[in-house]
Amino acid sequence: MLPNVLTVAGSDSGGGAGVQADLKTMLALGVHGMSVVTAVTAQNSLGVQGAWELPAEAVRAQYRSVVDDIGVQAVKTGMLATAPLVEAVAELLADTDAPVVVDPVGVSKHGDPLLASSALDSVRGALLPVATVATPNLDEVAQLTGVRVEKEDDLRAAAGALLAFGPRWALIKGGHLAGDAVDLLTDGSEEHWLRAPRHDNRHTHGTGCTLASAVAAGLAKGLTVPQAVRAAKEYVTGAIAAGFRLGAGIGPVDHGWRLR
Ligand SMILES: Nc1ncnc2c1ncn2[C@@H]1O[C@H](COP(=O)(O)OP(=O)(O)O)[C@@H](O)[C@H]1O
Ligand SMILES: Cc1ncc(COP(=O)(O)OP(=O)(O)O)c(N)n1
Repeated sequence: MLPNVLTVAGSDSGGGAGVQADLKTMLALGVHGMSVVTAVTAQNSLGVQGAWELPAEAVRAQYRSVVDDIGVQAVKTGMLATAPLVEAVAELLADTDAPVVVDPVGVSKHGDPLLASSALDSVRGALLPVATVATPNLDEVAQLTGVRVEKEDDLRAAAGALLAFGPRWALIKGGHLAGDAVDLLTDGSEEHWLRAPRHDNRHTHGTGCTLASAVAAGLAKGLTVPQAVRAAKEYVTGAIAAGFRLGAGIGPVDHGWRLR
């Protein structure tokens, strides 16, 4: 039987990030993908033109439908939009035995807000404590911890500050630094540095969602956190290399690159 992986995230109408990216990643990595939609965005290669969150009741109902009947081997969270949704999702996840990958999505690549600033305290106090792995980019970790990363070495301090909020592992994505694409995975005792050549490709929409879903897929298949993160890094690096033009702006990574 295929492992079941659940994404709790927002919809990207352009298909490059959010729930759509998560489900494509899960298909590509051989797990059964399922979704709890938290918000709907009108989004394309030029940015986010509109966003509407769902009521917490609708998020809870979707989650219960999936978990009570089908069951999950791993969960990934993405855009949660507001404090009430962050609180509702954290409360649901506090009861699961499945590993939880939290991508604390804050702002899109175009600078559009995907999380209210009033929700940051709920992310710190309720969501991060239930995370097996938290995967912020540099802007997100700065918002959550106040630690600004300007060079590779600073990733260690950012990870330490994030771990203080309770996730078991921190994966700090250094994708926005210059030079190689270097990420740091640590649980406070082990350190795993993940380095890949930077692909000079502007079509990188959805990198963070893709990486986090790939980690969840690996965990659902029984990999350890370091093994799942290494496999996910390899997958997202290939997807970025194959990212393609779509619309007039930033195109998506290619989730199906291994099939071509
Ligand atoms: N141009 C690039 N070439 C290779 N890897 C990249 C590139 N940009 C980002 N990455 C990698 O993609 C993953 C997602 O990182 P990032 O783009 O920083 O996330 P986000 O989408 O949340 O901003 C990380 O592993 C990062 O190192
Ligand atoms: C609905 C939705 N969720 C998340 C994001 C952010 O996705 P990410 O993978 O971080 O990619 P970029 O937006 O940074 O390209 C999103 N845009 N929409």
